[in-house]
Amino acid sequence: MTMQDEPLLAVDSLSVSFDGFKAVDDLSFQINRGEIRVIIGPNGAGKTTVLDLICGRTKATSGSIRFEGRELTRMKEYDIVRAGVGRKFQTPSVYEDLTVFENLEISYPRGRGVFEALLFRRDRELTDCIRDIAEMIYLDQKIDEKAANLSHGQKQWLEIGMLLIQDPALLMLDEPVAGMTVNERVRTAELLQRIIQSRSVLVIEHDMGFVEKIAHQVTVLHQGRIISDGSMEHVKNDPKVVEVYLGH
Ligand SMILES: Nc1ncnc2c1ncn2[C@@H]1O[C@H](COP(=O)(O)OP(=O)(O)OP(=O)(O)O)[C@@H](O)[C@H]1O
Repeated sequence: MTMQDEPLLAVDSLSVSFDGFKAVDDLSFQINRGEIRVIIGPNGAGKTTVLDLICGRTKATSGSIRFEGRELTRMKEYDIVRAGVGRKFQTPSVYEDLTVFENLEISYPRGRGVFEALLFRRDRELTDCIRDIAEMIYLDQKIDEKAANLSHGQKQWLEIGMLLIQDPALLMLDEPVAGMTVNERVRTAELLQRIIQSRSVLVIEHDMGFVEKIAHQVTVLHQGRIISDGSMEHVKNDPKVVEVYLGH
């Protein structure tokens, strides 16, 4: 099996306890290249904790997280970012006083190698890269606008752009369409389709219409455990899922 055939991310028997309380309990799932997996589940199910575990913010009690052949549970948060895992939090954290261009520019990971010496070439490449990303996130017309003047949805897109410029193989997004207009949600779904041409995406989302539109695979969490997993069609019709959501 070549590296390309392996799943990009393989979570295996992952658990974490906080003072004896199992927030995530024996979790296993995989994400393939070019795939969008969505985690859904009621409040307190453990969804955010899963992202915290993958990005190294929270240390697992047991289990493993393999990403491109590396074991993330043993790595520091900063090294996990450098390995190619990008994470966007729920509330946009863009720099309000900087322009769209500047926000993207400061998010570019600066190398320390010999290329630093080739500043001119580097700057041109970087400028081209920033313009491409601005176009991708629908902000090419706003590139010199201060982030403070963007709509909430546009700030969310800018933050996705700030992740893209770091060139992650896996993007993790926590409720990316929360607070967005209907039109912005449609465009975000389109943006994700373009992103997965060369990356994979893990999303936490409550908006079922949006999940239906984007998800290849859906994982349903309840009290830290997976109660259903598969296509949206499959989990939607799973009696266990219906029970949890309707509270019978
Ligand atoms: N660092 C922590 N210390 C103690 N308990 C925690 C910690 N992080 C999360 N928890 C608990 O773990 C459980 C799962 O929380 P988590 O935020 O992952 O749920 P969620 O599914 O993301 O919920 P929501 O949809 O409300 O964001 C909750 O009961 C929460 O209180």
